[in-house]
Amino acid sequence: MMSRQEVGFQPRWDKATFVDQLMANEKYYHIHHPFNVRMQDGSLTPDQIRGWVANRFYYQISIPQKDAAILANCPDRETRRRWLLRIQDHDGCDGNAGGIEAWTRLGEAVGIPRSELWSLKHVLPGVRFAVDAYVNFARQAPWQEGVCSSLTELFAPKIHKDRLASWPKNYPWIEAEGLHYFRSRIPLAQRDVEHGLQVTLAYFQGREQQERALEILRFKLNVLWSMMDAIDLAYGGGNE
Ligand SMILES: O=C(O)c1cc(C(=O)O)c2c(n1)C(=O)C(=O)c1cc(C(=O)O)[nH]c1-2
Repeated sequence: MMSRQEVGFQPRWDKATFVDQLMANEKYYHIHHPFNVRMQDGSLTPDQIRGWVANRFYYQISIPQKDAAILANCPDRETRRRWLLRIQDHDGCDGNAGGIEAWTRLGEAVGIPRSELWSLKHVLPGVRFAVDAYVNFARQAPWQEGVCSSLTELFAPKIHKDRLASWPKNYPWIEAEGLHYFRSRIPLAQRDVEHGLQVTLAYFQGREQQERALEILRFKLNVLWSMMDAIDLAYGGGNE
């Protein structure tokens, strides 16, 4: 008789190992993309920064639609209550102008007028494809897989902190007030991943399922990486 090993049986990871496996994907995060590395070390020109801000805006305005798709697929009231906060974080609600507005201020701080940013005229085809793939994934996948795909936020606080630490000295021409978006996201990303991990650990139980979660995370990492590739190609960050 064949042993379990020979038929490909793999034992499920315990929670700590599963989380370690998710965290190990940090090496694919767009923080390591050459364009981001140059943004961080201060070598981008104002036009290159503007190109990134104008294109990332498409991600910002799509996130609430992505979150609404997850909400629409989720039959659990308790989860919906918590998930709704994500939409409000970005769209705003009473007393909170929201993340999309904060990104608009960032746009103004780098020299992109509001109407130009909102026209989406600078959004590149590759960025559109990547972001739309993320929204479509959330529409079509089981809601728990949609939740899992948001787990790139595990790695986001560091990228926001890096920008807050380096932009004022590297890009003094950007008004400091424009960096508010990055500051605002640090506690929100931490809250989001706590919930995202809770759902992921509860849903992806067997080893095959756990491996599926890693695949979903990789898909999302690739969305972010592809956005950077498209931006890098168009704005020439790598060609100097
Ligand atoms: O600036 C970044 O590099 C970055 C990355 C990510 C991410 O890792 O998906 C998000 C954000 N920012 C962000 O600001 C944000 O609100 C956000 C929501 C989500 C998500 O998947 O639901 N990711 C991210």
